[in-house]
Amino acid sequence: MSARASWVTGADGSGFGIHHLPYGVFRVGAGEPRIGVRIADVVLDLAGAEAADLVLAGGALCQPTLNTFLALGAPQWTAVRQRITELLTDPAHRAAVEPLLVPLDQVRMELPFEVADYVDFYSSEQHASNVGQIFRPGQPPLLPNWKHLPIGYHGRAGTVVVSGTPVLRPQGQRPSKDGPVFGPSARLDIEAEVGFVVGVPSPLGSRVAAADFADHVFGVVLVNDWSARDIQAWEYQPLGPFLGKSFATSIAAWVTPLDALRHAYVAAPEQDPQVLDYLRDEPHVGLDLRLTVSWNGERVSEPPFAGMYWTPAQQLAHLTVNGAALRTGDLYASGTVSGVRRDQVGSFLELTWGGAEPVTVGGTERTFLVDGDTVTITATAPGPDGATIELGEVTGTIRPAC
Ligand SMILES: O=C(O)/C=C/C(=O)CC(=O)CC(=O)O
Ligand SMILES: [Ca+2]
Ligand SMILES: [Mg+2]
Repeated sequence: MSARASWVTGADGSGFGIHHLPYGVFRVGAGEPRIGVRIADVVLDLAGAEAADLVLAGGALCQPTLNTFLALGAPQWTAVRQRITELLTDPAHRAAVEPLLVPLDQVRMELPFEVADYVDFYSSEQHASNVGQIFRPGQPPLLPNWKHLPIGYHGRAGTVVVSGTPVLRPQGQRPSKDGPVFGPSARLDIEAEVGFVVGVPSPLGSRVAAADFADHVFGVVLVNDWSARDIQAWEYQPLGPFLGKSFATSIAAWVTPLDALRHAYVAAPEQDPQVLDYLRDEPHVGLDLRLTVSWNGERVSEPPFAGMYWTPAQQLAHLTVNGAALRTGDLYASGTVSGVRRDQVGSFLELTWGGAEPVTVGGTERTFLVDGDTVTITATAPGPDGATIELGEVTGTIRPAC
């Protein structure tokens, strides 16, 4: 039995119980954005709680984004979380806290933090091998560098949007047998990923060791790295993804603190060949996050994050090994999460093998996204005492190109 139970109705036994407490930014009506923490189907207004001195964070919770709070660092993140836990478990606080609870159906969620830099990795061996075979048939599925460093590219921070934001079908150049043509992408896809949110910055010219991961990274968000495969396939050589992925990247509205994922750590896959010293992480652990991908409400895949080849700590060490600075609000995504089976892949490129093997969704044969389609990614993680944590979902609906 868990030591603590919440007095909030519906919290115990829900994926958003007392052991989770993810942070987000919400508005009520035309009100200003406010920081809140989710429990069950309500949001605790943390701006209100800090204004009433129920929780102390030096004003960091009275800001329009999480960035000031993210910069405070791990001891403060833990202290605030402990205080919120106290407020939501001790019946003595109920009378003061209850008026600060806002039902979820009365709020509109905003982007939880101002995204500084956005990096996307490529850390699923299965995904990389699948894409290699589809994009580069006849060549080895993995490029020679893949097992020596976490491959990544810099994305476009300004086009990261919160879950629920409509996604406009991008236009661009795509190849045809008569040369490139311009128009709406005909191969619009998803990528189910897990994003890591940096809180504590690092100075230019310094490195962050894998061992210091939890001192810098505050938490995780689900990510959908929308990808226009036709634009991508034409533009990506030799410099990597550009306009095929920069038109929109959706993230969940709720940031799950690493503190809530203590029970989700699992041994990461063994690495062979051995990695260079700066990439060694001890313990070599990943997170047991179980993702689901739903296409118009129909579950089409269940990607397992535990099998990712490169860990988030290794990605962080690699990201800074050249002396690149971290900034508060940096977001780095894992790369598409794919497992070994076809019903575990994190993209429709793989699910339909480049569009050659359609799947049935809603009774019709489908390959890539059509206008009006909605894709929702969810995930669960083990919590304490057999409890399950549900990460905030990331969802988006495709709108026609304009
Ligand atoms: O191998 C390629 O050329 C392209 C790979 C991707 O599109 C994958 C990407 O964005 C990284 C990832 O999400 O794993
Ligand atoms: Ca990606
Ligand atoms: Mg993107």
